[in-house]
Amino acid sequence: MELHDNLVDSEIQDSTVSEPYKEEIDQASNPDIIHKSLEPILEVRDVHRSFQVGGQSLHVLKGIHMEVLPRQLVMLKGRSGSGKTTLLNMLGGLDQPSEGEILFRGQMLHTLSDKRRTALRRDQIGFIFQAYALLPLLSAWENVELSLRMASVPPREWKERAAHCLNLVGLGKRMHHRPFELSGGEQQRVAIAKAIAHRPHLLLADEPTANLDSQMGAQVMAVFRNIIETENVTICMTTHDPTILEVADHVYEMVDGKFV
Ligand SMILES: Nc1ncnc2c1ncn2[C@@H]1O[C@H](COP(=O)(O)OP(=O)(O)OP(=O)(O)O)[C@@H](O)[C@H]1O
Repeated sequence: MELHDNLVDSEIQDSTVSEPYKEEIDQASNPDIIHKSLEPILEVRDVHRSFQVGGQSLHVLKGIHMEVLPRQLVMLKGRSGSGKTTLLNMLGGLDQPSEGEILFRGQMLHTLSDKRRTALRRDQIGFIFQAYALLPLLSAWENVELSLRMASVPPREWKERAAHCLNLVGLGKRMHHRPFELSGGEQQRVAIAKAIAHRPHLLLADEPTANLDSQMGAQVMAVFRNIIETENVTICMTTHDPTILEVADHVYEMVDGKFV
């Protein structure tokens, strides 16, 4: 039995597939569309990244190749300083390679204007960080609703979608709690609800379990598995934690800016 089968928190409820994805999933029975859906969501081709530090060039990424397929959970593992966050930032269009190219859903990120890259990031990608990045004076529900307001989501959907996402991460009964009234694991689950609320294709998570004990970390991984199924999302995350690697579809190990 895979680890994630053991991890499901009783609070994490099954959820029906949200309306906009029903059509995509129905279409998936068509063989032509199955073929299409297996095209990578991310392709990384010979990516290098150097930084200028104190007049010297620091070569951090040294020829990265990777491919992420739709609905995969991919992990980047490696020691501190090996370059995981640098790569994750580039996958989300937050930074640009010094050499090489990154394609997101077939589109070369570095050829987009800043404005289009920002719009793509806002509409199609969700981010989760080690520190949960929640607004302390807002309830869980208000935090999620705020992210819907900031994305291009019609106002009539905000209320229901925020509640749906919080149910999905097992916080249906804690929607009106503020962050300080929630445990670290619960706050991270609010951050997940917030990151998926606008229905991104790709979720990028930088050490999402780093501040959590092993049980809470396992709950977060169970939530990730659940949202891949129900929300049709693809997840790429960094980790130091060897106990969660089993949950991944693919693990890339990074040593000194290269995969081994
Ligand atoms: N903007 C920058 N300017 C200069 N150096 C940078 C910059 N960003 C990252 N680095 C350097 O690149 C290297 C890799 O950093 P990165 O944060 O990608 O590592 P990491 O594997 O994510 O580490 P950790 O697990 O500790 O988060 C480090 O030596 C870091 O100091």
